[in-house]
Amino acid sequence: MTSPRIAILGAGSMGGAILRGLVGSEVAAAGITVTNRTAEKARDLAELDGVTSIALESQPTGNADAAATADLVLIGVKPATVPDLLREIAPHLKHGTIVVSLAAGVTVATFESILGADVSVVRSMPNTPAFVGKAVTGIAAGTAASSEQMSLVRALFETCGEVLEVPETKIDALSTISGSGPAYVFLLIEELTKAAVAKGFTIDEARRMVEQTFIGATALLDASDDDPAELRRRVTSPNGTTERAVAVLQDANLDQVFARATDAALARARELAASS
Ligand SMILES: NC(=O)C1=CN([C@@H]2O[C@H](COP(=O)(O)OP(=O)(O)OC[C@H]3O[C@@H](n4cnc5c(N)ncnc54)[C@H](OP(=O)(O)O)[C@@H]3O)[C@@H](O)[C@H]2O)C=CC1
Ligand SMILES: O=C(O)[C@@H]1CCC=N1
Repeated sequence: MTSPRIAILGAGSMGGAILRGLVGSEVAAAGITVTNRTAEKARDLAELDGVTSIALESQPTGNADAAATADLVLIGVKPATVPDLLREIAPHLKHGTIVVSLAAGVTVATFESILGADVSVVRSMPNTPAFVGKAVTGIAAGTAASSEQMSLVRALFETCGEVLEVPETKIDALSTISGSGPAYVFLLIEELTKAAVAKGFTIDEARRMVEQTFIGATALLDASDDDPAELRRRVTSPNGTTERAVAVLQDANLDQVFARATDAALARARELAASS
């Protein structure tokens, strides 16, 4: 199957970002139906090419309607509401439809216990740079997902960036790195911007300096064969100014801070799993 009919049930920050990658791609040539609760959100997505956008407030059966005709259904609602949505669509799924989770924490076992073990389930963990085709997405096969179905799911997420296939046991850990990772980067940008403002720059100047530095540094990394440590070394003149700043950052035990932060995210994923 090269062009499945795709449904994204819950196309908010994450589902909407994936939608932007999918629009116009070969994988989505048979069309995409998206659902959201509000008409306001549905209206914006309706303008995208090849997209049928349903607002549940005006079409309450929208999830079941979209699921009934889809070959591939992405579940893009918040983790706590995933079980209810699965119960809503389960009676309507066609034989052979693939159900792909975007949800943090919710396990394949939860999906299969509601949908039935014969339904092909794939757990994924994308990130919001999908919006600009620069995501990295982890995918993990459920019990019934065939290698052909995994190839299709891989092709779908490759419209949004890179894909890593991992066992389900690693998806929560992957989520703490790349799923949440864009938030860590934006936090660093926010904090460096505050430091620039404190040094007397206007907010506009500070934002230009900091944002272009992150964009430039990551573009350099992208274009380079060298690793980040080597690229850092080229900025850090021996006995120069950067060396002093980096020493302060390293004194803050960033390695431990990141270990603690990602451990906290992992613990939350386990809480979400236990409550779904
Ligand atoms: N944001 C991220 O960076 C990432 C998120 N995820 C996962 O993606 C999922 C969605 O998160 P996120 O996109 O951030 O959340 P959002 O709140 O931005 O998106 C959820 C969307 O679901 C819609 N919705 C709510 N209830 C229903 C329903 N019953 N049927 C159909 N649509 C519904 C909402 O519509 P409306 O606004 O109109 O109510 C909203 O647009 C979560 O499970 C999260 O774990 C995974 C990786 C990264
Ligand atoms: O914060 C969350 O729960 C989701 C999963 C990874 C990124 N956002």
